[in-house]
Amino acid sequence: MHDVRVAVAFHSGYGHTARQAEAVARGAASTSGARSSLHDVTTPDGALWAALDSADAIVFGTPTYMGGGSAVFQGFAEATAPVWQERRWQGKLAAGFTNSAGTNGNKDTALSALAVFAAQHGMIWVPLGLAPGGEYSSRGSRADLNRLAGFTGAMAQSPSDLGPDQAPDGSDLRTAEHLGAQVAQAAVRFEHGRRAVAA
Ligand SMILES: Cc1cc2nc3c(=O)[nH]c(=O)nc-3n(C[C@H](O)[C@H](O)[C@H](O)COP(=O)(O)O)c2cc1C
Repeated sequence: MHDVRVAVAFHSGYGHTARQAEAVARGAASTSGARSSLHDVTTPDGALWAALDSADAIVFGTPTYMGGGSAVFQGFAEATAPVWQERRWQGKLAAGFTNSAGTNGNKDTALSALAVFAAQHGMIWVPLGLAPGGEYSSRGSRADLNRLAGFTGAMAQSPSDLGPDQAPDGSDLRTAEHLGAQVAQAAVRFEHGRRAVAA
């Protein structure tokens, strides 16, 4: 069986969400039978569409700006209208991640928009799949996986005065790696199932 392909399609205005995207790609590539690729969606071109069309799973990522996805990511989303029309991503797996300055910052709204975007394309959404960490329990810590207690996708927080060399922090990047691995494992299982059904 060929390696499944997990494409990470993201925008990052100042580099923080790009670090989260790299962590997602790392997590996907660490999965046996999977490889990953990173795609900045700022300027959609033929190479981007070819890469996303050939992927088994696409993980979408955007910073949270003004309580939603960034305008650049939304521009990319709108540029997928021909893909939507032709149902080219129908049945692929999808997942999402976002990063913002606030601990909450309305990240959930951005993640929900990514899930709706994937649903419009007929994609199958893979959630983060981690129990909540951090302050969810009095014994939790900042270093926990999923310290921001998201379920729809991976969340990260970058203090507004720290550069991308310092934020997001290690636990959020490990959470992003987990999302990449979770999607890659699901894609491997899907590919095995597809082959079994076709045989
Ligand atoms: C235009 C704009 C809007 C923002 N809106 C929010 C917001 O709604 N919630 C929040 O917590 N942070 C917000 N931020 C902070 C960013 O989410 C944060 O700086 C993030 O790390 C930027 O990621 P990036 O470096 O990948 O662009 C905003 C920043 C900008 C530039």
